[in-house]
Amino acid sequence: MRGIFKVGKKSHDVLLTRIKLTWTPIIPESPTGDGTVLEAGAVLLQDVFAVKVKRRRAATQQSGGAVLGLALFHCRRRGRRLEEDTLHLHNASAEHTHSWYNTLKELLSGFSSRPRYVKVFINPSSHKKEAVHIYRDHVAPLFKMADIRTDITVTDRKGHALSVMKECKLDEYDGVVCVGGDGSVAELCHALVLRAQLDANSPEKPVRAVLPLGIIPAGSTDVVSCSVHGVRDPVTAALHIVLGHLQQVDMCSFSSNGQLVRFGFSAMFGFGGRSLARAEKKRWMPSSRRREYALVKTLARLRPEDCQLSFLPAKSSNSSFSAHRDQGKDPTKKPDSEMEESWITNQGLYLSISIMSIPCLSPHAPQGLAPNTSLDNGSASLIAVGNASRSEFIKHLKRYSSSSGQFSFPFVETHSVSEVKIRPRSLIGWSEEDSEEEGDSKTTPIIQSERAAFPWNIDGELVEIANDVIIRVHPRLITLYGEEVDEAESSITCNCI
Ligand SMILES: Nc1ncnc2c1ncn2[C@@H]1O[C@H](COP(=O)(O)OP(=O)(O)OP(=O)(O)O)[C@@H](O)[C@H]1O
Repeated sequence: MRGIFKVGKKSHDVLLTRIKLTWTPIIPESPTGDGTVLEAGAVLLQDVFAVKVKRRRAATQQSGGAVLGLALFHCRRRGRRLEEDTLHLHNASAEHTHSWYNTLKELLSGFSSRPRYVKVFINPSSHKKEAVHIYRDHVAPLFKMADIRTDITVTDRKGHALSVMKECKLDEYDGVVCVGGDGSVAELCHALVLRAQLDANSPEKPVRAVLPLGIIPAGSTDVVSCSVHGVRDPVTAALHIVLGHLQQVDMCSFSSNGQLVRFGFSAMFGFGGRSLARAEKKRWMPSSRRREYALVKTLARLRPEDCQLSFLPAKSSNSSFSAHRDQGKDPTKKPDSEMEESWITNQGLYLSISIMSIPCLSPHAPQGLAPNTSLDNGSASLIAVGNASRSEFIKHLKRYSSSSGQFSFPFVETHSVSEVKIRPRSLIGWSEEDSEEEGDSKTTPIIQSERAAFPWNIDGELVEIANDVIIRVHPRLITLYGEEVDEAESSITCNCI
C-alpha cells in the first residue's frame, strides 16, 4: 500500500509491504532551492504489536470522534532491552485510515507464534512481594494493547500452579506466563513437561511441552529469565511474549531410586546445595541477607563431598548446528552418534558439582554459571570442583562475576554431558551436620532411605535426597518466550566475598 500521512508535522510518502512500513518526507520544491533535509524511517512489521485508529475525543466521550490517523505500537531494541515505542501516522480521512488499519491488522494476524489467550500465574510472595504490581503496571497494559486475553491465577501456596496445570484445559490457551522468581519458573516448567507426559500417557519418557512459557521476572536472581532475555526487565519479557519470540530450550530430568524427582534446568550438589539449605533455614531474613549469610557460613564450614561421579560425554556433533537439523525429533531419543560414547567414572572429594542445561546468566554472573552450554545444544555443562583450599575456592567463585577464567584451576573440570550420575559415599548427610550446627533440624528427605540425606539445589529449590541422583538431558523439551543471548546485563556485584 502506498499513501500520504503526516509523520510529526511533515507530510510523508508511506509505503507498506508484508515486511515493513517505510516513510519518506515529501519535500516541496522551494523557489530559492534550499531544501531542508528530512529523515526517512522504517519499522519492521515483526516489531509491531498493535495498531489503533486515533480519534479526537472530549474528555468525557467514550466512543466516536473525528478520525485523526493511526498509531502503530512497536518495539525498539536498546542493547538487550526491548522498549515500547509509538509511530503516529496522521491523516484525517476516515476511509483512507480504515483501509490502512484493516490491512495492517490482517498483516499482523499472520504472525502465528503471537499468543491470543494466555494462562497467567502470579506468585505474590516472590522476592519483595512485588509480582502483582509488576504484572499490573508493566505487563497488563502491553497485553491489553496487543489484544491478548488472560486467565489469571494468583498462587496461594507452593504447588498451587502445578495443581492448576495438571487439571486445566490447556488447548484453550496459546501460552502460559509466570510472574515470579526462579522457584515459580521451575514449578511451571516442571508442570508443563509433566502435563505433556500425562496427556501422552508416557510414564517413562519425557514428552515435549505443548505450550510455550513466558517469564516475567519478579524474583531476586531470575536466572532463567536472564538466560532468555539478557536482562531482568518485565517490559522486555512482556514484549518477547507479545511478539511471539520463541526459543526452544533443553531441560534435564532428575531422578533417584527409579523415581522422577522433577524436571529442571540446573542442579548443584555440595557447596550450592548446602548453601541453599542454610539459607532456607533463615527464611525470616530478607532474601539478599539470607543468601549472603548462607554463603559466608557455608564457606566458613567448607567441606568436600565424598562421592562417585559418572557421566556420559555429549558428542561434539551434538552442538547447536545439529540441534537445528533435528528440530522436531523425539526429545527422548539420543542422537545415534551419542551411542558411541561411554561412561566415565571418577571417585573422590568434590567441593561442588553443578549440572546445567542452560547458561544460567544472571547479574551476578553475566556470562553465566555455565558459559560453555547454550539453550538448545542438546547437552548440559558439568562443572566439578575438586577438593581445594578455601582461598582457592573463593578465587574460583569470584571469577564468575568478573569475566572469565573461573575454570582455569587445576581442581576444576568441565565437560559437556548428556547424562550424569552422582552417588554420595559419605555417611554424614545434611541433617546430621545441620543439627550439630543449628540444633533444630526436623527435615525429612523427599526420597526416603536408610542412608543420610543430602541437600540439592535444583533450580534454586531445596531438595533433599539420600540416594544416587541420575540427571538426563532432554534436548529442546520446552519452549520459552525469548531468544539466545550471549551475556546478561550486569548491575549487581556480590559484596560478601
Ligand atoms: N502464595 C504463595 N506463598 C508462598 N509460596 C508460594 C506462593 N505462591 C507460590 N509459592 C512458591 O514459592 C516458591 C518460591 O517462589 P519464587 O521463586 O517465585 O520466589 P523467591 O524464592 O522469593 O524468588 P527467588 O527464587 O528469585 O529468590 C515457589 O516454589 C512457589 O511455588
